[in-house]
Amino acid sequence: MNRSSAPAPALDISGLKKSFGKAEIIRGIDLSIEKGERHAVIGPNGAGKSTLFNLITARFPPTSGTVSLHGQDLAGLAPFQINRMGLSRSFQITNIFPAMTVFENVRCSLLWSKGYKYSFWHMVARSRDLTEAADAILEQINLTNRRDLPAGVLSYAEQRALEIGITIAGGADVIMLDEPTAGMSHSETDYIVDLIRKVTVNKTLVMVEHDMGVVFGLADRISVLVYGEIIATGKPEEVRGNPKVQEAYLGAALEAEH
Ligand SMILES: Nc1ncnc2c1ncn2[C@@H]1O[C@H](COP(=O)(O)OP(=O)(O)OP(=O)(O)O)[C@@H](O)[C@H]1O
Repeated sequence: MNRSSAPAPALDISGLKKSFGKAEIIRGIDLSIEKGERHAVIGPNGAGKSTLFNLITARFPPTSGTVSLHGQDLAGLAPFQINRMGLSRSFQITNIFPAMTVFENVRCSLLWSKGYKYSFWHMVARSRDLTEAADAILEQINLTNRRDLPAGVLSYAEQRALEIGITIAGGADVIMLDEPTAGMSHSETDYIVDLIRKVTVNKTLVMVEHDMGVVFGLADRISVLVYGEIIATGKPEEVRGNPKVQEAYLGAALEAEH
């Protein structure tokens, strides 16, 4: 296919493989995620979803294959360089500084993502901009009324919202969320789903998620990863109706919801 005239996808993964010792965990993944798409990666435990995230964000080098962000090959780049190219991820485990205030957590992330040096004059000059930007993020994630509390006293769902705020703080246009609703009640999940929808408008979202209600409610397209391979990619209704997916994963996952 001649793709020269088409805009580069937000993420383009080609022939991606990863082995740990003799175990081949990612066994040849090809996946293109368009700009502005909300994409969910689902699959059974141990299928390789976190490993795939770690390969995309360069926490692990691939054994072979390539990952491109907006058409640029990420080979050899460090995670912080990829972050500054516009890709930001959250982790399964909340990654906030509990003793710092909610505001400071966001502000710190802004500082880091912009690559500001801890030079005093630099800081003074940027200070007002940063404060305004951090407050705008707090507004977006509905935590303005928690601004000056230590992050550690927030409820679990609020901490996950803060984590999302930290992830989007640097203005990344590709956001990767690893199980954003794990361990949440139904109402907390609804709250976080609304929030994710809001903060990813006009951005590209790639998420790993086990809650099928969240996946089918949020994703434009879904990829099903089983034993290190994508067995199907498509719109939610296509994936839901795919017999291979039903057999390998979805039947059991949807049953588990009830
Ligand atoms: N650093 C590592 N060294 C060796 N094996 C690893 C490493 N990281 C992951 N694995 C193995 O790779 C496989 C896939 O793990 P991974 O965490 O990517 O799966 P997952 O789909 O994210 O699972 P879950 O849904 O349970 O989070 C597992 O068998 C795991 O033990």
